[in-house]
Amino acid sequence: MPSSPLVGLGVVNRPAESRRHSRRLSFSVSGRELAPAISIRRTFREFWPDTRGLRRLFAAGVVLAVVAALCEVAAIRLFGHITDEVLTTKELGAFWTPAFSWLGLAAVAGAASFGGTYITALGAERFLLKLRDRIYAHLQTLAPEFSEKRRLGDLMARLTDDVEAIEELVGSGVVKAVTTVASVIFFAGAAFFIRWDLALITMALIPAFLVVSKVFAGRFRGAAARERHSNGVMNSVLEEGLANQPLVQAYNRQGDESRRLHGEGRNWLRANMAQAWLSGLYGPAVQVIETICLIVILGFGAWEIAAGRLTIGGLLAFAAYLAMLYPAVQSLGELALTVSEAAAGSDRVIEILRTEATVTDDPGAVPAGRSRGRIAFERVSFAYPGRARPVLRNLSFTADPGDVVVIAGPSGAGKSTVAKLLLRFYDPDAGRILLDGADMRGLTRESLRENITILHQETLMFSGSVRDNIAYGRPGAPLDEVIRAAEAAGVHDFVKALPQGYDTPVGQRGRLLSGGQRQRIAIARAILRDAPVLVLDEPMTGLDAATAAQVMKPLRRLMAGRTTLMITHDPRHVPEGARTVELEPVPGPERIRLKRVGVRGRRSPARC
Ligand SMILES: Nc1ncnc2c1ncn2[C@@H]1O[C@H](COP(=O)(O)OP(=O)(O)OP(=O)(O)O)[C@@H](O)[C@H]1O
Repeated sequence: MPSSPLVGLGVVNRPAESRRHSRRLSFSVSGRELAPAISIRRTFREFWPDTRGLRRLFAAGVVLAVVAALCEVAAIRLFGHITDEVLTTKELGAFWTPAFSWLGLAAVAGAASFGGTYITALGAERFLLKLRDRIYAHLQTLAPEFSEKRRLGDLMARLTDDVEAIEELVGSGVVKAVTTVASVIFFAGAAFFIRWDLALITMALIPAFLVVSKVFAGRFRGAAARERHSNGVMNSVLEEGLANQPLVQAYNRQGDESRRLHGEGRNWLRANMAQAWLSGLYGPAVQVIETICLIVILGFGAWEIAAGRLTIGGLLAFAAYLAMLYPAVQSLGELALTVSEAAAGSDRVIEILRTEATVTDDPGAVPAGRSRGRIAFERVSFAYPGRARPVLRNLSFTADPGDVVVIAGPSGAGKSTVAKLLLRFYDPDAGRILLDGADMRGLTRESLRENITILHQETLMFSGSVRDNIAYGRPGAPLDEVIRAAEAAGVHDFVKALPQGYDTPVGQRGRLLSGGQRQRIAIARAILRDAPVLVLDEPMTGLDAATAAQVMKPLRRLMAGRTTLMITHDPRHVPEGARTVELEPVPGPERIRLKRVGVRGRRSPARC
């Protein structure tokens, strides 16, 4: 409350403002992607239940902010009293009681302000934690394709920026709205109490504040959307440039990338300057109106004082109440911006929450327990949701423990789709998939996946240590078991030689390791997991012949005694004695078919 002659309390304003500021600087979504505003009611209906358990904190925040505002009202009254009873009369003896009372009020207001800020922030942060957890947990129930089809930055913005925008409406936003309305009532009431007629005149200027707020809010929203868009683009350029650094340097495109970043940086600068221009203009515009108000009050007040109908203290207190009232009215105007941001954010978050998992556990689903690992596909047909053309039609084969079944075929034939069906990211449209003779649809997905280990084409790693990445196969596994798995995967000697051994960080997505090392760590992870069914989705992709041979050795150890489905179109990696199911896509709708269904004995043309 900058123009107040006293210190404004603004209990709940500061944390929300600082968070909004930091959000502006964070990885954000483009303005073009902002969803159309939805009703506040829908936002509250969806997210108000998440405030359960936190409402007491928010209520305490409101009470403390109201106490602080009341103290301020009383302090201004004392200020007027001191002016009239001490300064005007020069009666110094009358100074001490109101002075100490003022000090007491300041202490109570300070404590209430601190408590209110802290408690509201606590409620707000817990709400954020809870909501983010809920959305993330829901995301984890969706098939990986949901995330893969979207821009990572966009999903991250939903989990961070949009969740914060929702909190600023449903959590601390409610506290702010209630306390701002209470402040308006208190300060306006106190002004009316001193001189209702003078108050009525100055209240007539309140619409001017609202008009200015509205005019600026519209422009500010446009500038903020441009800034968010620009920020998103700049972050994408940075992300791409850094992720593709080897390509950039190898092709000598550093200068181009720097220029691209500079160009986007300039756009961001312009968008920020537009915001700064508006913010800079808004303050003086409001100040002009405030000054007009004060001059009107002072002029009218001087006249009233001269006529003996108002004291100097009364006039100053009146002016101080108005100086507190106008910013509170402005805050009410700003709430409209919070609401529209939250509505857009909530629309984007609700879109995630409304997306249903393609596969869920049946009510009667039972745990699979540890299976032997016998897999059977029985006349399985499948088309991806929304696609007319089936990827698989009438696919049948069986695989027993110790078998290696190669799923072969050209690119796009549906090899990886077989693995996705096995892990139940999708269910077949027709036919059944059996695990030890039990239809997988009757098993819980968690227990089913416990029985299957998949090694992906691209080795997926987290940015922790080597040990963390191996133990991901069985959380909590002791170090000696991790080491045994690493030995079996042929990676122990290499890990031992690393600067921090098993505690050596592997870098972002394991980038500090070679492809072969990453793949062998993934094999160690699979060994530790010890699941009876193994799916190898082209695990040799990108490895040269020598490295592939190195990886193949531990892989064979891993395959021993397990049911292995090996997805590959490279015959060199097919082990001897493997059976092959060959898939072949036939272009055109509904015309895909299986060229050879079933199994056939074959010898690998190359030794692996
Ligand atoms: N999530 C999806 N939604 C829609 N169609 C998909 C999806 N995933 C894959 N497809 C399509 O299904 C077909 C089979 O894809 P799949 O990945 O199973 O082939 P693949 O044989 O493993 O290919 P590659 O050898 O190139 O990895 C392809 O035409 C592909 O475009």
